[in-house]
Amino acid sequence: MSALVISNVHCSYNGLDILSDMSVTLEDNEILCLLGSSGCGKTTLLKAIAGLLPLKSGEITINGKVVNKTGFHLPPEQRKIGMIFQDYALFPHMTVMDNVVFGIDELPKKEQQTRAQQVLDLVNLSEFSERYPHQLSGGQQQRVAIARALAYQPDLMLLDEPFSNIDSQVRLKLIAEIRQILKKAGVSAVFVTHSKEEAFAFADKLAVLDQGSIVQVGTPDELYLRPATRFVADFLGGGNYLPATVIDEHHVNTPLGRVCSTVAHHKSDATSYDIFIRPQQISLTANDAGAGVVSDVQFLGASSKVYVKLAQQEFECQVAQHFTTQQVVDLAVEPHELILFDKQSA
Ligand SMILES: Nc1ncnc2c1ncn2[C@@H]1O[C@H](COP(=O)(O)OP(=O)(O)OP(=O)(O)O)[C@@H](O)[C@H]1O
Repeated sequence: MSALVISNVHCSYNGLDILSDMSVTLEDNEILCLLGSSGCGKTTLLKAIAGLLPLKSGEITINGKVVNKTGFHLPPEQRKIGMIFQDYALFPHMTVMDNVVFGIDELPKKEQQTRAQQVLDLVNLSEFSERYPHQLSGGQQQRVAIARALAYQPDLMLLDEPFSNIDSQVRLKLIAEIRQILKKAGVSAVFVTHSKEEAFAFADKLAVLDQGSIVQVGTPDELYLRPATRFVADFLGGGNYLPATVIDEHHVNTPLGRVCSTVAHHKSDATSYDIFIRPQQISLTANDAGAGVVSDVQFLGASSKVYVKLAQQEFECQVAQHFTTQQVVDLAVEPHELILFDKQSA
């Protein structure tokens, strides 16, 4: 059974349409990330799933149970949803244990304690059960919030920018930890972020949103390797666009020469497209007789961003070797699965 089915959902605020015709399905035990820039409607969709916002039309099903359809709206407290916010939302005057027990206080006392102990073990915080939130780091507080939500045994967990208050040094470690916790607990989750790095690290499935619509849904690598639109390609990494004319199923001609595809691209011969090339797919070789000139270098540690001027265009390249500005270089494109878009109409 699917953990969540969103079908043709429309939402509006004060008569103004915010979400239009959104559809996405989340399987059991899967983590879905809603990814998009500020104001695209991520939080609005999360609120609609939680039941905090009525739908204009469409249907939402959680764990096989319809929670929204025409003329029906199940209240938030009956949806068996756990919510995690970026500010943790812990009660400052309560210990970790009391915070966790808070959501399950209708259970018999003994069961409350057993369940709280289990979830605190799961998030590795048993030894901190008597501490207060201010005596914990941001990452530990977020793990308490996760424990509190899990104690309630939700059918679905919703996480709204859960890592944005966490120091970037420890963020990726916490993301990996929380992903493991959710997987161990067997809980399906939807999480919202505007960061592609967080989305790649946390999600099984990504839905990229733009101006209230879902533009593409798929696994992180599917979307990265095969973006359906320029918007998705740019949002997931950015790169260089250049004209390309198809030679055959595996080759195109570009201003950087012939580029080889590792898989058949199924585009028509002799037709012109725009090829999208990521910075790490271009290799550079120092060559005094080369066609490109390095215009800028950004040192990134393990690699460098190197900007190269060739003809009228500046190319962004990411390479392991060191180059200096004004150096003359040759550019070549490594064989890869090509990304070709129809030419944009002027
Ligand atoms: N209560 C509200 N009343 C009217 N408009 C709203 C309300 N809440 C949000 N909006 C509008 O709805 C749109 C989507 O907002 P939403 O909060 O869903 O975006 P978001 O993708 O989560 O952005 P962010 O990453 O900045 O949190 C925005 O244009 C916003 O201004």
